[in-house]
Amino acid sequence: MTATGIDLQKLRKTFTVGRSTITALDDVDLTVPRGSLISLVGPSGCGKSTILRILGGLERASSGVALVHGEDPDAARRNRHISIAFQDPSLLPWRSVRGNIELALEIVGRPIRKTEVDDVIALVGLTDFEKARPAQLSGGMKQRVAIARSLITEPNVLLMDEPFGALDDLTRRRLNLELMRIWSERDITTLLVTHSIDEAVLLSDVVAVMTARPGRVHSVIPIELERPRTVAVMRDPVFRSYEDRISAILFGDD
Ligand SMILES: Nc1ncnc2c1ncn2[C@@H]1O[C@H](COP(=O)(O)OP(=O)(O)OP(=O)(O)O)[C@@H](O)[C@H]1O
Repeated sequence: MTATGIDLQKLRKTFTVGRSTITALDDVDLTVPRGSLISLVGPSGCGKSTILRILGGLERASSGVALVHGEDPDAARRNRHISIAFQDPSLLPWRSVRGNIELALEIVGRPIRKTEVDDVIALVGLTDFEKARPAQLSGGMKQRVAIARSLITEPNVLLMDEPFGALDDLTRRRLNLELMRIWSERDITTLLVTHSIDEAVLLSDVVAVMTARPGRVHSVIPIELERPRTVAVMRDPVFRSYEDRISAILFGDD
């Protein structure tokens, strides 16, 4: 049996705002094997980021179980087994590409091994820019630095919240392909929150489609398209049928 990468059982999360209680997640079950790439799609406010934040140890579930590689998210965060990348790459402007990546090691007090940093810089395709400052980089390059910074600590699990949301379509698609290559080389369990149905289908082993009020997983759809995938797969009728199926759930024709 394949070991579990992400495991959510009867997950519930409520927030109290003034006198009212918001049920952000109710009865969420989701299990994916280690090394999978899973995307969460769903309408705004359905609880995608809340799931990511619970898995990242940034928020606690009100009840239920959340495990990453069999570990409680709090412990996984303390043990640096999780990395999180957000839409805003949040780079330090006065540090170089290399300096920003090394920061992740400095924060956790790990020794900086030059070859490991070199490897991760090469992995994200920034070898010629390692001395550049963030102001000298494009949006896509900044996001590559953020991904490299997430990978340098060698996490088991990478959590990404709309990492390409602020990029133009072409750059986004390029980084989609890059992410698939990086993911296949590093074999990290990856959870991606995205608003883009085609991005989810292109990248994922599994797409979890959520619905709102309260946030629930409506369907878990395995994407059985061969890997490695290129943008050409997006013209495949099977690809289109996955998109149609997900749209039908999200737009209520299902
Ligand atoms: N800290 C908080 N305090 C109160 N309510 C919150 C908090 N965080 C999230 N919520 C509520 O929980 C629900 C789910 O929010 P969440 O950000 O997880 O949704 P989402 O699916 O990621 O949305 P989007 O796609 O717009 O980013 C929303 O109703 C939101 O208002």
